[in-house]
Amino acid sequence: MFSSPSKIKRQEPVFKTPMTYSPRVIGINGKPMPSPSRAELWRQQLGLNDDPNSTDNLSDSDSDQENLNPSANISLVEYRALQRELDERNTQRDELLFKVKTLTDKTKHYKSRLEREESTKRQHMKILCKTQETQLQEKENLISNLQGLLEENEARVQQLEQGPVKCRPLGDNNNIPHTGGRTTMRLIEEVKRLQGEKVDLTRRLEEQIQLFTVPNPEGKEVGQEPQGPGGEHGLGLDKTVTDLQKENHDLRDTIDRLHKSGQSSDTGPCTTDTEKQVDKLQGENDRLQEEMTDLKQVYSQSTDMVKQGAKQYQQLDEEVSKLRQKITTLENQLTRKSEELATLQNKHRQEQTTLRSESQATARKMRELQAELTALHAKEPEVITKIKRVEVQTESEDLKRNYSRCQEEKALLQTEVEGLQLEVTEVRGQLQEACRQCQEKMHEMTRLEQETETVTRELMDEIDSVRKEKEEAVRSVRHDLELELATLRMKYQDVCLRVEQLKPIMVQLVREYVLLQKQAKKFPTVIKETVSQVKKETTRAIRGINDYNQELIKKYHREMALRKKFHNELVELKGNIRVFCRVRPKISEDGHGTMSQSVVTYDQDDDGLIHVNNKGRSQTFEVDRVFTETSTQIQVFNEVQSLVTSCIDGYNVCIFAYGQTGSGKTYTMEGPPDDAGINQRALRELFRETSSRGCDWTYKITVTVLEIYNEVIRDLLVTGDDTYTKLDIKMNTDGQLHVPGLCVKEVQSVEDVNRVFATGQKNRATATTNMNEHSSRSHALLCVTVAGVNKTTNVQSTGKLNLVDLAGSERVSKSGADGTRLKEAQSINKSLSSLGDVIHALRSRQSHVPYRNSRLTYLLQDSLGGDSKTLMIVQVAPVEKNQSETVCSLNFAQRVRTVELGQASRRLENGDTEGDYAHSPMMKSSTPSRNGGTPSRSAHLTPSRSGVSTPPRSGTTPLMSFNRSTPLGSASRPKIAKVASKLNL
Ligand SMILES: Nc1ncnc2c1ncn2[C@@H]1O[C@H](COP(=O)(O)OP(=O)(O)OP(=O)(O)O)[C@@H](O)[C@H]1O
Repeated sequence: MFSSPSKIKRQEPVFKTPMTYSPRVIGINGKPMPSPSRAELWRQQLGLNDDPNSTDNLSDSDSDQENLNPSANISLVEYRALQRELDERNTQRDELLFKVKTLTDKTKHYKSRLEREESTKRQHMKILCKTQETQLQEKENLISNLQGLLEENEARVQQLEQGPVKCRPLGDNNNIPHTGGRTTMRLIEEVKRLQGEKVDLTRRLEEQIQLFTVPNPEGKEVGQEPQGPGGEHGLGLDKTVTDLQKENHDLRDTIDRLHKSGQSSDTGPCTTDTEKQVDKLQGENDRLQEEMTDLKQVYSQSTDMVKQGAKQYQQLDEEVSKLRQKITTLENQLTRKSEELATLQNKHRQEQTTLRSESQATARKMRELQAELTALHAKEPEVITKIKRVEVQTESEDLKRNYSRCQEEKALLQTEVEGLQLEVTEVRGQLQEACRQCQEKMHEMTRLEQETETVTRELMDEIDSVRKEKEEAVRSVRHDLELELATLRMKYQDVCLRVEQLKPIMVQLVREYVLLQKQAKKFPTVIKETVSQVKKETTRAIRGINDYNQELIKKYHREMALRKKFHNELVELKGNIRVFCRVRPKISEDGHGTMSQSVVTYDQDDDGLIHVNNKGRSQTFEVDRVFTETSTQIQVFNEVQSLVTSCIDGYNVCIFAYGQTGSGKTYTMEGPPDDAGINQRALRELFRETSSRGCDWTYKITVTVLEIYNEVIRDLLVTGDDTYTKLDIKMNTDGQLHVPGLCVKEVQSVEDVNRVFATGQKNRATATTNMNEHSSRSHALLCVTVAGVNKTTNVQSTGKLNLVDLAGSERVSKSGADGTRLKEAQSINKSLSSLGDVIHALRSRQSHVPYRNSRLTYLLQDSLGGDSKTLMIVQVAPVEKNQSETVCSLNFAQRVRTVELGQASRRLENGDTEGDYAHSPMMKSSTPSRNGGTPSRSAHLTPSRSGVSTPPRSGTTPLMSFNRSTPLGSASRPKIAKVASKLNL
């Protein structure tokens, strides 16, 4: 489309300067003006200059023209200026065109170079891929070959290992020592050679690695490199693999030779060397295998890298194709613009040509006219003279005609000249328009040129950046490969080192293994012997333990029987009256604040001590057993269980719950439905015990339930109108007490017991408006009679169990209580005092026990004396507001437990007491000292363990202090002494 710059230079200017036509003014005021040189000037200007001296003529004529016609002179100046300008423009335009051409050529050049590069790269890539594929294939083949060879080697090594076994005995061949020596020498040489090869191989491998690590000094363009990093790497691997293959071949040969020599020598001395050699070869073989594995890894890594490189190249390729598209678009634009420019140029040229031909025609015509005019001018004077002469002389018609014709012609010519002048003006306008268009085109071309420059610059930048990216990618890949190679090299060295280190360990292990194998062969026999020995010993030991266990069980049974016996005797020794204390937990009724603080603490080491914080000082009380707030119903019952069951043996037992209202008496005796108290548990235990003795004894259990309220006995099992019948206590002729009309129920099961309890509860509730208040003002009694007959001996036994929930023991202020309350209080005091009196009388062995002082004691007469057993559970509340009542209850408990044995005092049937008992808290209920005052007996108290206040004992032994007076009788004393001697007391 575009010719080369040199060609353009040789060409003619595209735009040719149009000729400027300035009409000639013939004369001023109609006078003819001679201008002979004008025609020549025009001829010269219009390119029709035949005369070489025309320049001189032009200057002359110019000067003439300047003198003759100023307007023509201006046109010429303008024309020259325009011509100069046009020339300049033409030059500029040509320069621009040349620049455009140069740029287009450059673009073409770059484009072709880019295409060339791309095609080269593509070819390189194809070659690389093909090379890689071929190399991969070759390597795979090599690996498989090597594996085959290795397997062969291994097989041969195994054969060689088996070789010495096949060796013939030493004496078979006399030449053997000589052959063996030679073979050994040869083997040593082989080993040396192999070691040398190994060193050589290692060196070559290192060289290969160094080759990889050495940077490319030539700094070639990556696209022009004959092989990429993958290819170089692949070549190194190739070499290594070839070396390995060669080495393996050598090894194979060596093994063959060894095999042959081993077979040919068959000597004793050579066996050891051959084994060594075999070991070494095996080691070499292992090493080769490891190297093979490493190479495989390297190979797979390099394949990955090549893949990565191909991927990166693909990305670059995509970018290049994008750029190419961009370049193509820009080129298309450029081509379009150039075509437009060429069209415009052609048009301009055509117009110029047309104008030139028109001006030439006009000029010719003008020249002709001018010539005619000149001829006419030349003839003019003659004609004028002639006309004048003719006019003067004779006016010839012909001349006139000619003159007129001439005049017409002149007018015509003048019109023509004017037309031509107009045309010239028009042409000038067109020329100016063309110049303007040309200028516009020039501007456009400048813009296009700038655009082309920008695009070219951008292209160059992009090409640079792409190249840089490519170089960077190649550099990074190379760097990664170098790192990988360095790591692999280190790993290889490490592995070699480890193999070297492991070799002696391996030998040692093999030796140990052989040793162990020998031992393992012997092991089953040893195990068998050991097991049989251990079995015998174990059987012997088990037999001994069994014997010992039997003996222990016998001893245990004996001890248990003794313990039971001693326990019963101990209970008897204790005087058959024991005192427990139970502290109920805090309840919602205790409220909040300081008055609901606990004042009770316990002794960690002694479960018979309880401390009460009494107005800032701690007061300690001693009882047989203290049950804390956390003690359960089961724990309490476990302690009383022996007492309960002793009634089956014919004892009369009495268990009282004593304490102020709300201290937990009913809870302990009856208990809530889901956690039964002593009553129910005692009956269940009786059923269980009687049924366990069922083979020897027949038992009958009967119960009566009654209450004593205001010293009136009421049967709680009777129904209907008899509910409110007052009962009385009578004595039989045989001295036995009984309550006529009292309902006695036989119970045979727990269900019967529950029914009886329910009836009793119901009767008690219907008789009162406020059950709680009533219960705290009356004593509730559950009397259980267990009558047994021995099936064999027909011996009869009758025991009684009295479970008594006493009325509240709190003090009633004289001023605060009146009417019914006062009567109730007096009745309660009376019965409780009587109880205290009876207990005291029993413990102090008084001759008279005041049972008849109250209904309660009278009713329980047969269970409170003689051989009966009594337990008093003192219930206390732990909080501050009940502190004084708690102290009173505990004082009473302590007195009951530790009444001083002294001189028996006589006590009257009317309730008067003698001696110490007159000061008991029970009796003080009606005296001012009872109201929180210190018990009057405190003067007799002496400190006992841990500061516990205990009354002074008599001079008798402590053992004797538990003895009872009359009720127990003198018969019990030898018994006590007997038990004491058994207990080593
Ligand atoms: N060991 C305990 N564990 C849980 N709650 C108890 C315990 N002892 C007593 N209580 C609770 O204390 C409250 C008073 O107990 P309880 O009625 O047995 O006293 P009480 O001395 O029999 O009174 P009253 O003389 O009026 O018959 C009851 O709500 C009871 O449930």
